[in-house]
Amino acid sequence: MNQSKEQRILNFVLQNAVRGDPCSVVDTIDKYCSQKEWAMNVGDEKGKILDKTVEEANPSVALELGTYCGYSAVRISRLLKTGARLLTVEFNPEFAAIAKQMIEFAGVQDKVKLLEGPSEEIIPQLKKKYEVDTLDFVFLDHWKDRYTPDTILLQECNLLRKGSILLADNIIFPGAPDFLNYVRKSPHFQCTNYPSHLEYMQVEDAMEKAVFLG
Ligand SMILES: CNc1ncnc2c1ncn2[C@@H]1O[C@H](/C=C/CNC(=O)c2cc(-c3ccc(F)cc3)cc(O)c2O)[C@H](F)[C@H]1O
Ligand SMILES: [Mg+2]
Repeated sequence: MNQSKEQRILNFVLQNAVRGDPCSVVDTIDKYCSQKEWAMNVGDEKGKILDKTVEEANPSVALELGTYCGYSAVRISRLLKTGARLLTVEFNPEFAAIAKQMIEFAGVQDKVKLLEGPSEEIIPQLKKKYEVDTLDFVFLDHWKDRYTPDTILLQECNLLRKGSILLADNIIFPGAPDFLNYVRKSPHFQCTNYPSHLEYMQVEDAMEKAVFLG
């Protein structure tokens, strides 16, 4: 049975990156996906915006929606302070299996908890089952039409506090127009747009930061 693209990305990392070195894992994925096969990792240009936003948030508890191969889970967790943790949600079992191996190879497994299942089911479980009080940082990179319902769900579940930082990928391409509308019109969010480019391409894209005002 021939391999999936995601399996080929993982194999390239296992053979070419430095075990226990998250930066080398991130760089190796970027090398593969820019030179051999495109894949929907946030990439290095938008990754730098992600880095800055994570550093600004300095989160104790961070959430990622849409793990995929684990590129941004490794990228985020490499910046977390001692004792801080990232919960990352992925409902595709093949992708979750790849991401798990990616996270372990990078040596960040003690900081990252991969939750396998749909975000709409996992978000309501975060407080009781995963002992979350509130989220300091949320990275949205899953199906684009789910950004808004999940942002509303996070509020309904009292998972956001004054100053919680949301960062959303793909505001322009593929686009998340209803999310942009929702957070920019809402009195509960202070929004900032970060123009950038689609990963590994010269196509316009952007990220949107939305700070919860309580
Ligand atoms: C809905 N609830 C979910 N719960 C758990 N895991 C989920 C859920 N929904 C999806 N997943 C999981 O999250 C991932 C989904 C990522 C989606 N990302 C994109 O589509 C996406 C697309 C492009 C793109 C750009 C140009 C082009 F020509 C073609 C594509 C670029 C990007 O940066 C993207 O992020 C994963 F696949 C899915 O199982
Ligand atoms: Mg994306």
